[in-house]
Amino acid sequence: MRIDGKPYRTIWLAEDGWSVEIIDQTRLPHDFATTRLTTLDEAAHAIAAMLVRGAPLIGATAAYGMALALRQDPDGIDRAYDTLLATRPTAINLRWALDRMRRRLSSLPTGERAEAAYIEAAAVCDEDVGINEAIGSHGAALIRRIAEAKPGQPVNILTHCNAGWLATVDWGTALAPIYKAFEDGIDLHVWVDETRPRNQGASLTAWELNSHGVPHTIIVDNVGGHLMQHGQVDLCITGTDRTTARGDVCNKIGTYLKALAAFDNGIPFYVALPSPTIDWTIADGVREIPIEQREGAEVSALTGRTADGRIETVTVIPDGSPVANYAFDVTPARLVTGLITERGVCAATSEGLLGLFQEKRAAE
Ligand SMILES: CSC[C@@H](O)[C@@H](O)C(=O)COP(=O)(O)O
Repeated sequence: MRIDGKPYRTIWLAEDGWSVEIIDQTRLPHDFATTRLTTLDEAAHAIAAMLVRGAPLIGATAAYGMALALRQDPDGIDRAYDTLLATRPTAINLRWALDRMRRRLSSLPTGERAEAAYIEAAAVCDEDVGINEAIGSHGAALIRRIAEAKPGQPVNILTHCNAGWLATVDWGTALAPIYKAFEDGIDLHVWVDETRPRNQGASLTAWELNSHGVPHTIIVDNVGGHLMQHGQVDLCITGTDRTTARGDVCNKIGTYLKALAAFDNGIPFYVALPSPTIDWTIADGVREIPIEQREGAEVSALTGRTADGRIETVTVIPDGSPVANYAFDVTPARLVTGLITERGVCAATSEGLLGLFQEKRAAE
């Protein structure tokens, strides 16, 4: 992704060769600011406080967090593993990245661990970029087919939360097909769900699409069904934080309701799925995926920029009203038209996933 003409990933090794730079996503869309991670605790804080977020980027940050930890204490694999794993419960990429790092590092002599950890973390990042670009190509082919069926009119795509460049190391998952199709000259337009309570759609997806020049419109979370009933959505594409072995998909809260509305209106509902986001150990997403509950202040307050440029937070609920803040929900596989993976599009079924990733399942 290019910001002000300069190519950026969302996480990279700093010029000193050991600290790690990230974009502080809590400051977007108002400021594009980077910040430096130098310790395990800083990496854990960046994930928990959502300076970085999105399943693939959480995994990549955890991998670098392990490298930062081992630089300080080469015997600290288990402490780093436990500290990082405790940051967020739902995105399986976190555990996937930590398991991969621990497998690679624990048999090495302590003196070799830190260097090997940096190499492995860089490999996690590079692989993420390749996976997402491939998802982009497979998904763009779907968009192209729809475009051919409605010449002279834009393809209207609805997306939820931010499964874009900012949620990954580069490209995004749900937004990768959109970027690829846009670069191929396909006429398209994106409906961006605002995605309360943290507004990742309004703040992050809209910022990304805007920076890239992709036509889009921000809508509040409950508009999607109405648009679908009136023929204004051709397809939905969302991301996923964990997909079960039978194709149930867990993503940002509200995704399930969009999938239900799409099903009722006969609109294709695709989920962009990098293979590290598959949890082969579980089948029933509703019963088995832990759903993160975050602090009530995310619901009770809104933060924004005032006309004179100050960032302010205001309360929008009555004093004393209790709040519940479920951050994710599960969309059952039967509501998912297809999974767009780095190896192609498959059915959201165990057969579909095994058809593409048999050997990965066997290796888990
Ligand atoms: C490619 S990212 C897929 C998901 O991680 C994304 O859709 C999402 O729900 C992110 O949630 P967040 O709470 O912002 O980390």
